Amino acid sequence: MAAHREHLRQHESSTHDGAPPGMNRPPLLPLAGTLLRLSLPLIVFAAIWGGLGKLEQQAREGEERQNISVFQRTAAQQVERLRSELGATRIERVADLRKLVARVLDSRRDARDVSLEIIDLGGDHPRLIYQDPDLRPSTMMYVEQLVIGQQRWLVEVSPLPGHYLLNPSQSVETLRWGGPLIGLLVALLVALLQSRGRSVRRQVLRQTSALEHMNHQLERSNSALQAEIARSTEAERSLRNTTTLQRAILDGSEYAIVSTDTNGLIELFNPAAERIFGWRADELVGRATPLLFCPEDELARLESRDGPGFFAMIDEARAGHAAEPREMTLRRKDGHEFPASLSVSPLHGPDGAIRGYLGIASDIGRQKAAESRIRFLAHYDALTELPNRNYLGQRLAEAQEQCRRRGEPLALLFLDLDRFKYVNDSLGHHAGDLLLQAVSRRFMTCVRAEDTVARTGGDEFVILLPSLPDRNRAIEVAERILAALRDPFDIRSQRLTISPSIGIALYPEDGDDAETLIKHADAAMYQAKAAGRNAYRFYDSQYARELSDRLILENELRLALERKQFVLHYQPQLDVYSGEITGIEALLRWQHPQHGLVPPDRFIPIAEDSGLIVPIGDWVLRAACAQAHAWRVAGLLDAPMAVNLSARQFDQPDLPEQIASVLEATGLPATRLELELTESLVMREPERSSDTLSRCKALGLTIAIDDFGTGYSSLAYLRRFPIDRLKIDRSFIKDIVDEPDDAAIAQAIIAMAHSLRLNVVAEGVESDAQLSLLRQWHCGIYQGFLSSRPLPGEALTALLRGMKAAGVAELAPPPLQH
Ligand SMILES: Nc1nc2c(ncn2[C@@H]2O[C@@H]3COP(=O)(O)O[C@H]4[C@@H](O)[C@H](n5cnc6c(=O)[nH]c(N)nc65)O[C@@H]4COP(=O)(O)O[C@H]3[C@H]2O)c(=O)[nH]1
Repeated sequence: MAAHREHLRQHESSTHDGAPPGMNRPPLLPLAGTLLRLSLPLIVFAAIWGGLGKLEQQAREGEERQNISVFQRTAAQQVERLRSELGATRIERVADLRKLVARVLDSRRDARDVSLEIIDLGGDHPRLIYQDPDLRPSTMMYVEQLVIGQQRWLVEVSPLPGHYLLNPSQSVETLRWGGPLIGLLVALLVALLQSRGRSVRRQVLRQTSALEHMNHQLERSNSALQAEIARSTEAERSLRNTTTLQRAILDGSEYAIVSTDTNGLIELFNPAAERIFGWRADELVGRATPLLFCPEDELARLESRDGPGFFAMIDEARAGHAAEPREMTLRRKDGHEFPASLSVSPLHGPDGAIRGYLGIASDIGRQKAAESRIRFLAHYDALTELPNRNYLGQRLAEAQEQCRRRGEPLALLFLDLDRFKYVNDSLGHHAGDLLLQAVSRRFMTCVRAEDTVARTGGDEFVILLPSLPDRNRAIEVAERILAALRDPFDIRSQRLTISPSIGIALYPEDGDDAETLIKHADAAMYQAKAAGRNAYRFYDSQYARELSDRLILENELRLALERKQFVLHYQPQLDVYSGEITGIEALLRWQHPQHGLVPPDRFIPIAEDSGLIVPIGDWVLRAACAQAHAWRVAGLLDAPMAVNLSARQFDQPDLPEQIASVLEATGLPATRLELELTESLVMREPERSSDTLSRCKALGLTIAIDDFGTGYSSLAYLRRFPIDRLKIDRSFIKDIVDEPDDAAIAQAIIAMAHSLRLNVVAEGVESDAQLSLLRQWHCGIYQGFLSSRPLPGEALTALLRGMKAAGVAELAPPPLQH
């Protein structure tokens, strides 16, 4: 309000003197303002005064003119009377004349209001004949010439004093005084009106400003009102939403939600509660909890377990606190009891007082089952339900402790099912699983109650035999297990036979901690496998060391390829007669940083077992083809390059495509590549081998059967494969000179090969005598230390260059004479 008054004051002051509020007014401005305000009344005053003055003037002049005219008429009448009375008179003497005139004039003197003067103009000098004593000079004068008795008189008539005076009439007087008066009055009126106008304007301004202010306030309260309306609409909407949400939560909740009044009488029972407890809401509303849902003995149990227990939770809720959910047994309508999680919290009314309780319950039967399953799985294998590696560890630790105390040994049997992978691969994992379950059951029949059979991996089992009287007991169990698996299993209407390899480690002699014992039993198991499977072996530290060396080698082998530690050596194959090089065999070497050049026999079996042979073999193929191509391009040698293939390589379905891409990449023609495959390799799966070999042949490759003779396969049978040559294993060649049997075999092989139109290569020829025999038997090609050891690429390149330079085609020794 004060602000409004200030605003008004400023507004008024700015309206009065034109100066904006807050500015200092110059000192002349109030004066100018006053003058400005007075100017209109002054102008009005002056205008009225001036107007009425003019009117008065005109009236005065009118009256004057009227007086003059009356005076002149009166003067003319006097002159006329003189003329009429004296006109005919002859006057001789001036004195007489004066008398006459005096008589005429004096006789009516009282009746006249003018005075006369008569001047005789007849003489040389004008002569005053007559003059009224009360003649007074006046501005009003009537003069006429009068001829009397032939004398020319000038009659001058003047008004008598007090007559024809210019006294304004009453109305003129009124005008004279009325002008300023009226002007003043009107000016006052104007000033009054002005002041009134100003006051009205001020009033209007004040009212306008007040109205504006009110308007402003109205607007403000209007927008506040709008906001309030919006807020309340929003609140209403949100309330609606909340209500809908609450309804949706209640209806959609998977938890049973039950609300009661303070006496425990049910007010709300949601659909999940109906589902969980089997009651309908309309059956329960108004009935009392908790005995409806909670068996009495359960309440008693909770009481005894938790002290005030369940009721403590209710008490907590009563005290206004939401209680932690508790696990308890609840009862359905049909009497069935189930584990549940229940929480009770207070419901507060608008005044903050507790108006009831809210119970939220869920059936945790599944959760409990899952928990116990998890607990089970933490210790047991899901498939066989045997203890798992974890639990075995615990049992082993306990057993060790017990044995230590009693001074008894214990045995740990590590079992692996031989070729279990084939069952999985050929019959599928489900069959594999069924077999594992069946095997587990049979294992269980072989042990005592205090023994533990655990499954520690895919087809790996560990049997713990605590408190052994002696190691014979371990042997007994191992043999029992071997015997138990001897009978076939019926799995999905298939008869399957499976055998175990068993490694045995004894405590304390083979290790006094669980890890070592398991490791040594595992090593012994490998020994059993190496001994032909379906066997048991006790831990042998010597063997284990070798095994460990092998494992180390395998690990190093994994890195050898990327560390570029492989090299190829090349051994020429020669024509037995001419000594010319007819082919080259690429032989792999491992340039080991510590062990030096490692021969393939030491690492290729490991590479094959671990699958590393596939990338290694690919490298060999590329390197050999590239070398052969380089010799061809250099004009040093144009003979086929023979490369050994292992079973894993040969089993790759896209082997022909891989070879084709290597040939394309290196530029070597297919006719200059020979694949060497062992007899046993192609005989594993004859059909598949035949197919793969045909596809390789189709590329233009040469196929050789390596180590022929070691696999005892029929040559006639072998001929069904698309092969080009046979390589007689060096073990047959070795003694052909001294052993007639070996010689006979070698000779027979060569003869048969010839009959089947196959080339024959004799391997491992070390002496001239051997070569001589081979020539006799018409074996076309030989390979061996006699002509050359396998040489590094650079060495053979140098050799070939030397031969080329010397112009010789044959490699030593010089051809023998027949
Ligand atoms: N005592 C004696 N030995 C001779 C004589 N001439 C050659 N040898 C040896 O006989 C083996 C011939 O190779 P293999 O039968 O294919 O037998 C090869 C082959 O089966 C395998 N191998 C070599 N390189 C590779 C390869 O790159 N891949 C695959 N998968 N296996 C390979 O390793 C085996 C052994 O190869 P190496 O140790 O190089 O042994 C070579 C060679 O050095 C001789 O006059 N006397």
